[in-house]
Parts: sequence; structure tokens; C-alpha cells
Amino acid sequence: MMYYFIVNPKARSNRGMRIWDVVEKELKKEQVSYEVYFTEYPHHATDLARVVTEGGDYLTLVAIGGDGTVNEVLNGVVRLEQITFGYIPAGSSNDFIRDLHLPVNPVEALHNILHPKYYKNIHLGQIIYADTRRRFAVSSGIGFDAAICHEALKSRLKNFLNRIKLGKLTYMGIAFHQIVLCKPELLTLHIDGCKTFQFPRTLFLAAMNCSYEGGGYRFCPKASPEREALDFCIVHGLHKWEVPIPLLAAKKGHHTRFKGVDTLRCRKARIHVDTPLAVHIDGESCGFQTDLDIECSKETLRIIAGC
Ligand SMILES: Nc1ncnc2c1ncn2[C@@H]1O[C@H](COP(=O)(O)OP(=O)(O)OP(=O)(O)O)[C@@H](O)[C@H]1O
Repeated sequence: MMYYFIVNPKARSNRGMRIWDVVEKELKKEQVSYEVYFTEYPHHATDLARVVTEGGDYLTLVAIGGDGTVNEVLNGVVRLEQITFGYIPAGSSNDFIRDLHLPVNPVEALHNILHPKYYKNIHLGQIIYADTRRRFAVSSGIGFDAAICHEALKSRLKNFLNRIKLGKLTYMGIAFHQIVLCKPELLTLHIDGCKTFQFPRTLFLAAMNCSYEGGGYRFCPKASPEREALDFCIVHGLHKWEVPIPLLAAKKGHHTRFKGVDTLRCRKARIHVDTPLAVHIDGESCGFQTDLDIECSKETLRIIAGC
């Protein structure tokens, strides 16, 4: 059996390549047939996944990188049903692995792929904005959480914290900076074509396929990628000084008890804000938008899960 690997050598401030070296040694030891492709620039993983899958053959495709690499690979896959997806985490936050119980250790993660015991069929999210349609595996968001992702993508703090093995603190550090900068907006949410809600002074809306984002913040504790629905968390109407309290509580998923935090579940949603706000999918930037459609895909992805 042939395995196809797409590796982001730059993930977690260049640790991706070191993780590949470890993985490659094991592949050789186990005499596995494989092809490997390395990303050379942002979004290259999407082009590589398209090239690997455009023949239409059924194959096992493995991503090595962070949540952003998972996102870029899945956006290049021509038909989701033609692949079995394996993932070896090499990012700074790795939120995708949490609900799927995947090993963090690269050798264990590889053995889990080569000798799979459990598979899951998961749904992906989709976002549509300005004539662009993109899949997401973990979450999408508009407002404050997306502004944090935008800043993290160019952050020197992230590189520094990754070097001293404290990369998970990146998002927390940047969050405090973004609380100062953020400008809450009235957000209109229309769900499943039937209900409309208005949230004054919205800090952010997160649309979650998995329960964690931002390096372990459990914004939608009941979200599951196996369900054909997305969970939403909307934080609104708070003074800036009140914001850190529910944010810190979100580490354990306890923030939903606080005033100004609403959650709901739906299959599709239309979102509008008057002023363009930062948007992200799986931590990758989708620029600044006023109108978004977000939905849960009907198609499923077969993924090699952990136990
Ligand atoms: N060769 C490359 N050079 C520069 N950037 C790259 C390259 N390959 C991929 N990228 C970019 O690296 C970024 C980060 O990748 P990824 O999300 O996988 O790792 P991470 O940020 O360390 O992890 P996490 O998302 O879990 O915090 C993505 O925006 C991707 O487009």
C-alpha cells in the first residue's frame, strides 16, 4: 500500500522538518512505500493535495503540520470520499487532534496510521465569502478570535514561544493585545433559513466543527465533527474588562455559564456585520469581511482516529 505525505516543514516555527525526519526513519524501518511532498510557500499544501488526488484514485493521504496545514490539504482534495486521511501533528496548537484522540507523539501517530484500529467519518465546515468557498476542519470565526489568528500568523512572539516550547501561550498573549484593539459590532445571524438573531456589541462568533480552537480553548464543549451540524459560540455585550473572565473559563469549557456568552447549533448560517471584521478558518486568514455563509458539509471525510 502506498502512503502520500504532505509536510509543512515550517510548521511550529520550523519543527515540521524535524518531525518528518523522525517519521521517515520509522517508514524506512517498516519498509513502507511512500511519496512525500514538502510545502514551499503558504497554500502550497492545497496545490499539492489537488495534484495527488486529481487522478481520482482511492488513497491514504497524510498531513504533517499544524491545523493550518490540515486546512490547506483538505481544501485541495478533489473528492473527500476518495481519501482516507491520516494526520501527524506538528503545529503549535494542534486543536484538530483533541476530539479525535490522535497521538501527539509523531512515532505513535505514524504507527496509528500504519496499523489503524479506529476510523471516524467526520463532517467538515464550509465558509463562503466574496465568491470564495473553503472547507474547515476545526473552526471558523469572525471578530476577535480571527484577529488573534491574523496577528499570530505574523507574530515574532509565536516563533519565540515555540522555540522555548511555550507555543501554546502565543494565543493567550496575543488575546490580551487584541482585547485592547477590538471594536465590538452589531452582528446579525440568520440560521437554517428560518431564525434571525441580533447580537449587539459582538466581540466574536466562532463556528465550530470541533470543540477546541486557539490552542485548547473549548469554546463549543458539545461540538463534534461526527455530527452533521456546527456549534456556534457568540460572545457579546461585554465591557472590555469583563472579557478575560469567560475567556479563561473557556479553557475548561465553563464560559457558557457567563452572561454575554451564547451557544447554538445549526447546519447553516448567514452572518452580517456593517464594518468588515477579521475572519479565519482553522487559524488561517480569510481577510476582513462583512458577509459570510457558514455551513456543515453533507459529505464526510474518513479519518484514521485514535482510541
Ligand atoms: N514552506 C513554507 N514557508 C512558509 N510558510 C509556509 C510554508 N508551508 C506552509 N506555510 C504556512 O505555514 C502556516 C502555519 O502552518 P500550520 O498551521 O500548519 O502550523 P502552526 O501555525 O505552527 O500550527 P497551528 O495552526 O496548530 O498553531 C500556514 O499559514 C501555511 O500557509
